[in-house]
Amino acid sequence: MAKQQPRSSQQLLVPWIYDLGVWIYSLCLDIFFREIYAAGTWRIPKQGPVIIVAAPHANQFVDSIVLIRILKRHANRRVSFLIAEKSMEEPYIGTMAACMGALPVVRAMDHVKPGEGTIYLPEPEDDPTLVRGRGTGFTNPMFMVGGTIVLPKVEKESPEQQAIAEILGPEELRLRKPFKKFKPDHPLYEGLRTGTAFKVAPHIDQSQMFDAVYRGLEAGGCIGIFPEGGSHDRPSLLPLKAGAAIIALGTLARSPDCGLSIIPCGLNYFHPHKFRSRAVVEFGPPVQVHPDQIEAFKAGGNSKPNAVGSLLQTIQEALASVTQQAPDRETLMLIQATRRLYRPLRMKLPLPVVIELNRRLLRGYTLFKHEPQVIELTKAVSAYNCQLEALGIRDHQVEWGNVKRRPWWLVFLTLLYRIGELITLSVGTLPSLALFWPVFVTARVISHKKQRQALAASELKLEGRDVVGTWKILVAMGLAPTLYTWYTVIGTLWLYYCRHDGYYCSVVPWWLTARSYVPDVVPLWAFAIFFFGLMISISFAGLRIGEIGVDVLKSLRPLLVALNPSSSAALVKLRAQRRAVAAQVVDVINTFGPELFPDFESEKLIDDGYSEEDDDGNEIYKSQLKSMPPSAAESPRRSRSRSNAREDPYGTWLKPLTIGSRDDFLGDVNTLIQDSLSERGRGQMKKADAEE
Ligand SMILES: CCCCCCCCCCCCCCCC(=O)SCCNC(=O)CCNC(=O)[C@H](O)C(C)(C)COP(=O)(O)OP(=O)(O)OC[C@H]1O[C@@H](n2cnc3c(N)ncnc32)[C@H](O)[C@@H]1OP(=O)(O)O
Ligand SMILES: O=P(O)(O)OC[C@H](O)CO
Repeated sequence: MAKQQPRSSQQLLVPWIYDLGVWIYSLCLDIFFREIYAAGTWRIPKQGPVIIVAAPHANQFVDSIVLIRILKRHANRRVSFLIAEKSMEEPYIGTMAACMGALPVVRAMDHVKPGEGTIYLPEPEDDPTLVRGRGTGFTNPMFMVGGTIVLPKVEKESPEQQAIAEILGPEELRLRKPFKKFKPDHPLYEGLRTGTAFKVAPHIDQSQMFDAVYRGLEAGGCIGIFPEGGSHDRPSLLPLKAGAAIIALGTLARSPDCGLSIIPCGLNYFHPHKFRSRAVVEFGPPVQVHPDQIEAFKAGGNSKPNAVGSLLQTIQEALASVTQQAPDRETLMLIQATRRLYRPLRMKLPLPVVIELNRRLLRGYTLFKHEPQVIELTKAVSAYNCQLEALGIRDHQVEWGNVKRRPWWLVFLTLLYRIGELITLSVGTLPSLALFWPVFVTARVISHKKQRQALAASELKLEGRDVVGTWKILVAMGLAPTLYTWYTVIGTLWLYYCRHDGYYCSVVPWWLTARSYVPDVVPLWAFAIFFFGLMISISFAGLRIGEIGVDVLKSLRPLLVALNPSSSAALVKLRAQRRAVAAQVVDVINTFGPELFPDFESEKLIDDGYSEEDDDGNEIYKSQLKSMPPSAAESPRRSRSRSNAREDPYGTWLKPLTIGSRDDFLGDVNTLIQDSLSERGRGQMKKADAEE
C-alpha cells in the first residue's frame, strides 16, 4: 500500500461558503461565457443520493463551477466532487474545494516514476501478460501488485497503462491484462518485442475515500465525478477510471434501497479556453444498475472486476449519448464544417441542436468514412475550408459573395456604417481599457504560463488548453476587485486631501463633486461607495461594449474581401462552391442517414432551404420559416413542404433529439429556434457574422 488516503467527507461542506461560492462563480461564468445552455436538468433528482458522472473534463476547475451552478440553480443540490489531492495543495483552490465539500483522492498517476532498465514481452503471442525486464529490479518497493506499468507516450495517443497482477522476480512480472498496443502497425510494437523504456505508478489504497463517499451517498448526498480522472484537451474521452462504477456498486451493495441515481452529464464546449464562448451541458437518462451486477460486486473475487467493468461500459455508453467524441481534432473540425454546410447559410441553429448534429455526424462518419461517397465529400469539404482560409473568412460570411443581393454599393455603405460603429464602440471601451488593462494582460500571461507548466507535467494533455479558462477566471477574480479597491482608495483620498473651504475640492471636475452643491458634510464613505460602484460599472460596460466591438471587427473582413476587385470574384466563386458542397453533404446524409437512424426520412431543413433561392439570389430566410412550426413563422405564406413537415418542423434528423426527453426540452428547442428567428428578424446580421 503506497499511501493512506486523507480522511474527508461531505461534512466538511460549509453551506454558507458553498452558497456564497455559487453566487460568486455564477457571476464569473456569466462574464466568461456568452451562453451556457443546460439541457435535461429535469433529470437531476431533487433529493436522494445522486452521482453525477461528467465528461469530457476539458476545462479544469471551470467544469466543476459550471456544474455546481447548474445543480444549485436547477435542482437546488449541493455537490461534492472527487478532487485530485494534488489540486488540494493549490492555495486558493484547495481551501475553496475543502469548504465546498470536495473529497480528495490520491491519483496514482501523480506519483508515476520512470522505471530503471527496459521491458519487453518474451512470449507476446502465447503469454501476452508476461513481462520481462533488463536491469529492472521489479522486487523494489516501487513495484507493487495493483501498481501500474505505463508505456511511453506515442504521438498524440494517451499512454497505455496496465496493472501488475504478480511480481515473479527482479526481472519478471505478470500483468492483469495484455498491452493493447502490441499490434503490428503500432509504433510500440517493435519496442515491446525488443525492449522499451517504461514508467511505474504505485497502487493506492482508496478504501477510506470510498468509505467516505459511500457514507455521503447513504446520507442522501450528491457526488460529482469526472471519470476520466483528470482534465485534458483531447477531442475524445480518456479511458474511464473505475471509481464511478465502484462507488455506485459499493453504495448499492451497502444500501440496496437507497434510491441511488447515476446521471451522465456531457460538458460540450465550443472553445473552452476562450472568453465569451458557449457551452451546452447535457444531462442524460439515468444509468441503470442491474441487480446481478450488485450481487457480482458483493460476491467479490473475480466477479467483482466483471461487475465493475460491465457497469463502466454502461456509463461509457451513457456518456457517449451526451458528448461529442472525435478520434482527433482534424476529424472534429471536418465534422463541424460539414454541419455548418448542412444547415442553410443564414440560419442559426440553437446550441443543443448544433451539438446533436455534430454527434450524429460523428457517428455517421466513424461508420461510413471508408465509403467512396464519404471520401469524396471529405475532400470537397476540406477544399472548401482551404478556400475559406485563403480568403480569411468564415463559412457564414460567404453570403457577402452574393452580388445580386449585396451589390458593391450596399457592401460599401455597410462597411462605412460598421467602421463608424467600431470607432464609437472603441471610444466606449477606452475608460475600461485604461483602468483595467492589467487584468487582461496578467490573466493572459499567467494562464499561458500555467498552460506551459501543466503541459510539461502531464502525459495526457495535448496543448494544455484545459487549464487556460480556469486561470483566466482566477486571475480576474483576484485582480479586478483589487483594482476596484485601489482606484476607490485613490479617488477618496484625493477628495479628502483637496477638501477646501467647506466644499469638496475645486480641482475635481464639477460633475464628480458638484462643488457648489456638495459641501463636505457629505461623508467620504459615501464617495467611496460611489467610486467602487462606478469602477464595477465601467469594467462591466467595457466588457459588454468590447464584446460587441470585437463582433463588429470580425465582420469587416468579408466586406473588404467583397469590395476588393482581386478577391471579390473568388468570393463569388466560393459561394457557388459552397452550394455545390452543401448539396453533396445533403446527398451523403440522405444516403447514409437511413442506415444509421431507422426513422430517418429525406425531408429536412436543408432541401427546402436551398430550393427557396430565387433567380435574384434571395435565399434561405423565408424558406426557414417554412420549416418552423406555424406559430414560430412570422408569415408561413408558402408551404411547399409535405404535410408531415408541419408536424415535424425540425426535420427527422433533428427530431430524435427529443427521444426519451420531456416536452419541456422540446419546448426549449422551440423557443430557441423562435428566438433565433426573431433575432434574424431584427436584422442583427453582424452579430451572426462574428459568431462561431
Ligand atoms: C475557476 C474557478 C475555480 C474555482 C475553485 C474552487 C472549486 C471548488 C470545487 C472543487 C471541485 C474540484 C473538481 C476537481 C476534479 C478533479 O480533480 S478530477 C481528478 C480527480 N478525480 C478522479 O480521479 C475521479 C476519477 N477517478 C477514479 O474514478 C479512480 O478510479 C479513483 C477512484 C480515483 C481510483 O483511482 P486509482 O487508485 O488509480 O485506481 P484505479 O486504477 O481506478 O482502480 C481502482 C480499482 O478498480 C479496478 N479497475 C480498474 N479498472 C477497471 C475496469 N475497467 N474494470 C474493472 N475493474 C477495474 C482496479 O483493479 C482497482 O481495484 P483494486 O486493485 O483496488 O482492487
Ligand atoms: O491535474 P489535472 O489537470 O488533471 O487537474 C485535476 C484537477 O483536480 C481538476 O480536475
